[in-house]
Amino acid sequence: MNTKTNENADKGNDYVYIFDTTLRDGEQSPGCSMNLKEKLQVARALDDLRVDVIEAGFPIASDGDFESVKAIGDLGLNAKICGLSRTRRGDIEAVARSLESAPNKRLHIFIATSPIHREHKLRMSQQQIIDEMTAAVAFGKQWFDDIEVTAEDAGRTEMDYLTEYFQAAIEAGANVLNVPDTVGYVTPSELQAQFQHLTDHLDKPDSVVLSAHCHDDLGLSVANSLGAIEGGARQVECTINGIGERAGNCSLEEVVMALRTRQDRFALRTGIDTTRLYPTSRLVTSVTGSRVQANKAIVGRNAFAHESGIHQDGVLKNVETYEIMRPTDVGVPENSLVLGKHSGRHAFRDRLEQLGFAVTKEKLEDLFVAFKALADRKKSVYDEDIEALVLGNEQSGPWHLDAISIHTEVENSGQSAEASVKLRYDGQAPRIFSGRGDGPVNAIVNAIRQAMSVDMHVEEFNVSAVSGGSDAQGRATVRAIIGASRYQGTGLSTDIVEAAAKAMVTIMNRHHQHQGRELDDEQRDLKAAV
Ligand SMILES: CC(=O)SCCNC(=O)CCNC(=O)[C@H](O)C(C)(C)COP(=O)(O)OP(=O)(O)OC[C@H]1O[C@@H](n2cnc3c(N)ncnc32)[C@H](O)[C@@H]1OP(=O)(O)O
Ligand SMILES: CC(C)C(=O)C(=O)O
Ligand SMILES: [Mg+2]
Repeated sequence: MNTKTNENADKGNDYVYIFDTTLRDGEQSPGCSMNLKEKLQVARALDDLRVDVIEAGFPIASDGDFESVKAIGDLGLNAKICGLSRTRRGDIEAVARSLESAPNKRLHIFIATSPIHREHKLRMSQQQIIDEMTAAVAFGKQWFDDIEVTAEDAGRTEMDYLTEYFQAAIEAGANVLNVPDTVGYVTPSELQAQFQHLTDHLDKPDSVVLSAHCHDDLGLSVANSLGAIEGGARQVECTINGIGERAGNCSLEEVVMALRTRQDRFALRTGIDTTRLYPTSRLVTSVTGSRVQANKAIVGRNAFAHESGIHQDGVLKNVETYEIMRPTDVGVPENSLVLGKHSGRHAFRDRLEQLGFAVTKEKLEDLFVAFKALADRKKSVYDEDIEALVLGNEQSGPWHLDAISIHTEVENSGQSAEASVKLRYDGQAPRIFSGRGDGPVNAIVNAIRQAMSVDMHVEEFNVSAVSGGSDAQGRATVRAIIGASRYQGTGLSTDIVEAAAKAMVTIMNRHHQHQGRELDDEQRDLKAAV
């Protein structure tokens, strides 16, 4: 039985709870799947950011999801850990088992309520859906005293029915009522009116919180979340960098900074340490390989850049002429002293701290060695290089890249290349695989194809510079399809061919982990059949 009491009522009506679903809805975005180690890194960063709730996954979805929800629950973070569930008993039991030893937890039950979902997807009547949901809440109560109920596709649900559904949820014992605009259809004033209607018509104690969950199909998710808040929502569901299903979810950094910057309008607060926004955004970019566009609000490269003369003149005279937030408010490092091969541990550690990384003494030593090696290969080491060292360059097995060698020939008839890749599988001796191609990257891909002995289609390959200068590190991003699955891998190096090889090895490891999960599922199905 959960020993923690429901804390929803504790913080007052001017507090907006931040429910982060980067690890669940964010991970549903194509190419954004994360392995266990990456999910743990992100969960810790979200806790440092001081989000109130982390939706860690959908435990019934796969053994991998179950294990990651369990591992995150067992970290003992300050944030409440939440698992998603349909109204089915098996789903609820899976959340209960995965969070059995978590000290601070929530069950999140959803079922769709809109006419199109009722008739075509669920084939259930309005009453059947209410009955399913209330039975699920009653069933979940044996393990959870914090239960969130969602009306999927609430944005397209009849208002009277939605109110009846949530009234039944309150009576069944739910303490958070989540109103998602699942398909990103509504507008800010419509959503404000919807929340105002629920605020006015639901008979609920103050401890029951209304929550908004907005998608970005029309680019309105942040505006809609703010509309919901104006109508009475006191929890917002969002993701770092706005990643999520299709066009994504409401971006955490944008909604939090809108509330903070426009205190004059909202007079509300969150518990977020905004100086952690930028480092957390960089971490999520790094583990998912899904980059934010340069002009993205709050965390984009140009978010605080002033290019035109009149703006620069204004900023020099008074920064508030063109800046409504300071870069330091969101953790963008202020000074950009360039480190190089003559820099020492103090300057390096100081820069790590400015970038928001708290590292142990041992980790600092490892990073310092890597930093010196990088500084030998490139003249100046920029912030982006250091972030890449901390976040992005670890190969998490079982496959490891030991060496590559390339031979390229350019003739009148075109270019041809031959690659040898030395790969090591955990606990085994290294093996060499070769491949030919019409260029070095193509030859590497073919060598790795041979090592994997699977049919792999590379659908996207791109290389970009991590920082400035002709000796900049390159970040290679590869997207590949193997069987029915799509994988994304990134790799970093001052040598772009090596970066490509590292990205391919990441894909090998992701495919390997995915296969492991499928084998677990097959074994589970076999056991169930027996
Ligand atoms: C809006 C959202 O983001 S909802 C969350 C979406 N996320 C995901 O779907 C990712 C994880 N999902 C999965 O791994 C799989 O879909 C699973 C494991 C959950 C289910 O897989 P399967 O058993 O093969 O079912 P499948 O996904 O094909 O179909 C979903 C079934 O759940 C039913 N269903 C959908 N939502 C709900 C619900 N909230 N409560 C009860 N049943 C539901 C559907 O009607 C369908 O039932 P049917 O098989 O009787 O027709
Ligand atoms: C499961 C729910 C909250 C969801 O993600 C949605 O409706 O978009
Ligand atoms: Mg969603």
